[in-house]
Amino acid sequence: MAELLTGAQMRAIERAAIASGSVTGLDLMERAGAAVVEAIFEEWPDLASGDHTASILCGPGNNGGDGFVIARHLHDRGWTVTAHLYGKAEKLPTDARSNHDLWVAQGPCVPLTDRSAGSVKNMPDLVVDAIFGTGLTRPVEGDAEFVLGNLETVRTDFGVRCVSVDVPSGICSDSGKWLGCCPRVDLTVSFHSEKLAHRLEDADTHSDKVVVKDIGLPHAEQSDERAGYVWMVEPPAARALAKPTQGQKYSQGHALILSGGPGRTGAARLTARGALRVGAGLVTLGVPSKAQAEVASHITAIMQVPIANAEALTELLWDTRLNALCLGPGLGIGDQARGLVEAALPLYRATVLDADALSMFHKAPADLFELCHDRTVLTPHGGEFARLFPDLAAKLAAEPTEGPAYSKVDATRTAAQRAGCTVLFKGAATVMASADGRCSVHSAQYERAAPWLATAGSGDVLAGVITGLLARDMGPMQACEIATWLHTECALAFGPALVAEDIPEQMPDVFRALGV
Ligand SMILES: NC(=O)C1=CN([C@@H]2O[C@H](COP(=O)(O)OP(=O)(O)OC[C@H]3O[C@@H](n4cnc5c(N)ncnc54)[C@H](O)[C@@H]3O)[C@@H](O)[C@H]2O)[C@@H](O)CC1
Ligand SMILES: [K+]
Repeated sequence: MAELLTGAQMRAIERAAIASGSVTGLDLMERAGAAVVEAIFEEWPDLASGDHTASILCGPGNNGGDGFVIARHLHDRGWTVTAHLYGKAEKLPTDARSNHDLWVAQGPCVPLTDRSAGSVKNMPDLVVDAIFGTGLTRPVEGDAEFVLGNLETVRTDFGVRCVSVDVPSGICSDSGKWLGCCPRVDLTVSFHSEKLAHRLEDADTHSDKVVVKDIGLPHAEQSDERAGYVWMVEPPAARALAKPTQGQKYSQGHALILSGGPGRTGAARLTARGALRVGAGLVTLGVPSKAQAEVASHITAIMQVPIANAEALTELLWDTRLNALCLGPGLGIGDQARGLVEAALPLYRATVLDADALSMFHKAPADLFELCHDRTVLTPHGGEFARLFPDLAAKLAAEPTEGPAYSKVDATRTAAQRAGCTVLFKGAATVMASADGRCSVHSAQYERAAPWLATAGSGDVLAGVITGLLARDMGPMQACEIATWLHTECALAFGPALVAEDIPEQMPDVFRALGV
């Protein structure tokens, strides 16, 4: 999996490479600037020939330094380029200053003002935002804020192409939160690896596209170097999902999904369908007696057993072939439902808790955390997360006053440590973390945006897909990673007008496309 870095991690990689003597900071800046120009021409081949005009907005740090390199390279291609400096040249860091000096020997550098991107009469073909990158430490103000806030108008009303260097300026590289302003550009060109900002929060509303360019830095291979990295969820390998040719149904596990009472069984049935389609050998619904007729009229391959109360569940779970459980979808939040959760967790099965099984603990989340273990997975959406972790949710919702700001990754990691289990915090960027610090992000953004997934029952299916993979003996983090990817992929394969029932039914096509 590819890593999603923080600004500090990126700086550490750069420092280590410079300290090894293999490269200088100036080399890296030159490669970064050249890589942005390359990406611009790849994105817009019509700009690769002919004479064009550009405004390069350069900030007070090394992001600005990249901007001066870009100015020089475009000028060398025959472009008419003006650099606009936010800050004072004499205060630029050494490498950025060198590139500033090289540029002013070739072309104009004027102070950045509220008119910097161009005037109505004199709009450039391209604006490059090199004001702030990973070094943004406080909200953007003044002329920079004005110019960045106007990029959207410059793009949409005047057709100017806008490119951000590394991160759209004003966006905190570690959290994706906006600090003072909210630019919108066509393209962001980042270096070496994506930064967390390219995936967290509403990243794809700030930049239509993100391209990562190699600048010759090594990717960490040792586990101590990679400790603390966040990983981006990628398509699963076919072999992770294939069934053994000699296998029988019990070799693929038996998932037990607990259902609510009459009139509330639909959610658990969706969950069960997700578990069955992802390949659990057997799936059984545990159903209160009064709801059995209702459930029976809706299921075929899925089985049901009566579960009247917590004692009945404990007794049923003497059967160790029932190796993965899911409680929550449609379960209810009363004492009876809580008794089921309290009976299930001490039996140390792989257990997914979703929906009602999370909300029922909102008055005393610590009671839940005491029962959770390393085979438990909590799958909250934003509201459920706030019920279980109100302090973390408040910190996450607070408007940041400095960078790096508190992120969804920070919140999910702390939640997992506190609960002592795996936490999957849903959203367009779903963040999952285990208590031992492993963390990954699944991104349903940019070309994988799946807005139709925001539909009733979609989360119930996700809980079922995770449960099914747990039944198939995957560890909690792997099950969460693969389930989120499959869930989004099914939605994309189905297309618009998706409803929750369609998600499991799309699984065969998705599996086939993966080569399973
Ligand atoms: N780390 C690396 O490996 C590389 C970094 N490069 C570039 O360098 C960038 C990072 O450079 P820096 O660390 O100098 O950081 P930035 O260029 O993002 O900016 C830091 C400067 O801005 C000031 N600043 C922060 N917030 C401000 C605000 N709201 N208003 C006014 N001033 C503010 C800081 O005091 C500091 O002077 C990267 O994003 C990338 O573009 C590239 O040159 C290539 C390699
Ligand atoms: K930038």
